[in-house]
Amino acid sequence: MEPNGSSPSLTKADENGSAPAIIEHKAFARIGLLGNPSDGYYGRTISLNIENFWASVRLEPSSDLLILSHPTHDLVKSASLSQLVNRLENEGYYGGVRLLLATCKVFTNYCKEQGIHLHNNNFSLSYDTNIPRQTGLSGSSAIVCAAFSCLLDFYKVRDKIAVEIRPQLILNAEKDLGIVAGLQDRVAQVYGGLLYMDFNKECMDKLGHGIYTQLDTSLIPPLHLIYAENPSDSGKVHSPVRQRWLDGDKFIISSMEEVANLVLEGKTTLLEKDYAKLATLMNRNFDLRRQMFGDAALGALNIEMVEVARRVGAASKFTGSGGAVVAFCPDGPSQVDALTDACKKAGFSIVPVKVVPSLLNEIDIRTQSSKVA
Ligand SMILES: Nc1ncnc2c1ncn2[C@@H]1O[C@H](COP(=O)(O)OP(=O)(O)O)[C@@H](O)[C@H]1O
Ligand SMILES: O=C(O)[C@H]1O[C@H](OP(=O)(O)O)[C@H](O)[C@@H](O)[C@@H]1O
Ligand SMILES: [Mg+2]
Repeated sequence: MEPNGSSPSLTKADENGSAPAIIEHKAFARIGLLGNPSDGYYGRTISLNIENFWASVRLEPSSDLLILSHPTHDLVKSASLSQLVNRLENEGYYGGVRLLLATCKVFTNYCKEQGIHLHNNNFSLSYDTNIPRQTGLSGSSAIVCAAFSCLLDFYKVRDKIAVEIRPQLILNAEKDLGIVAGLQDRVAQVYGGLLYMDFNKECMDKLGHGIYTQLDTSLIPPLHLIYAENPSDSGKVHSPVRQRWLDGDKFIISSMEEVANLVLEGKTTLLEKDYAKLATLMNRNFDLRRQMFGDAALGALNIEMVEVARRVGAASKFTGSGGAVVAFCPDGPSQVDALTDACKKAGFSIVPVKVVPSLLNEIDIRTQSSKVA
């Protein structure tokens, strides 16, 4: 798969050139630059979508309704029994099929509730992805988001489901599977670009969504993504902290608030291009996560990725729940070289971050209840 610039969709006409026959959508990996994981706790984040990795979903009209498994990501095909067991031990039992199933369910039920008519034609749905699996780059929601977009176009209802509602529906698909997560991934993947997100309780309760503001992507300094093949289930990492928060644990509640407050400062910092301050905020963000989740839950290898960057003076934090790290080198190119060397020695992959521009098309923009959102 090759990225097709800012447009994540590819719609092929049928033989007589009329109705679209095949619909394909991409959704890109996301980096939580500041504030995550407070998105799941009425907090705030600044997040971006990156071109480096993406998932794609393909919808083809078909007489039966088919949800197709992926030959490698769904573990239906392995080189040997020992390879199968090894992958089950590292990645768990599940692949993307359950995400496609849940997307169909949530989409259909929402349309029913809202009185949105869906025609009776069938389709087959298949997916592919190059997002490093379960590494906190939103690989799961990328599959859901791309599938959701295919359904919007197949049923021609893109104009009927507001952009700001879509991230919650995409999250509901994962919630239906028991995956504990917040909204930031889905917001970034629906909107594209660089986003400031405010999930304050009042707004969430009243509107059912947060306030999402697209920021100029040129405000982002050069960033690097560090990752390793070390899959972990984000839902499992999140569950104990979520439970403590629900139980009223004062430390978790105040730390989550502090993480969310970093974003207020972070927004000003970005707008003023005060990148030295940005570095401090990124580091503080990870330190707070470490205190809340504990080293055992975060994993030694994931912590080492953060430490490798810090040893050369770079700022670093998790992009998501663990497995990948976003690093910023305030001292410029020589520090980037030192970081690249250090990552190579430690066996970690490192790539410069390429930001995806806004993904909203004309129809999407018209669905927004407020142009500011
Ligand atoms: N690359 C992938 N291919 C297939 N399914 C995936 C992939 N990544 C995630 N999933 C599915 O999503 C679930 C949740 O994954 P998660 O830990 O949230 O990954 P990520 O950090 O990439 O979002 C997994 O248990 C699996 O069912
Ligand atoms: O912990 C985080 O920062 C994020 O974890 C999940 O993302 P993932 O890419 O699956 O690790 C979760 O979905 C996000 O809402 C959290 O902010
Ligand atoms: Mg996920």
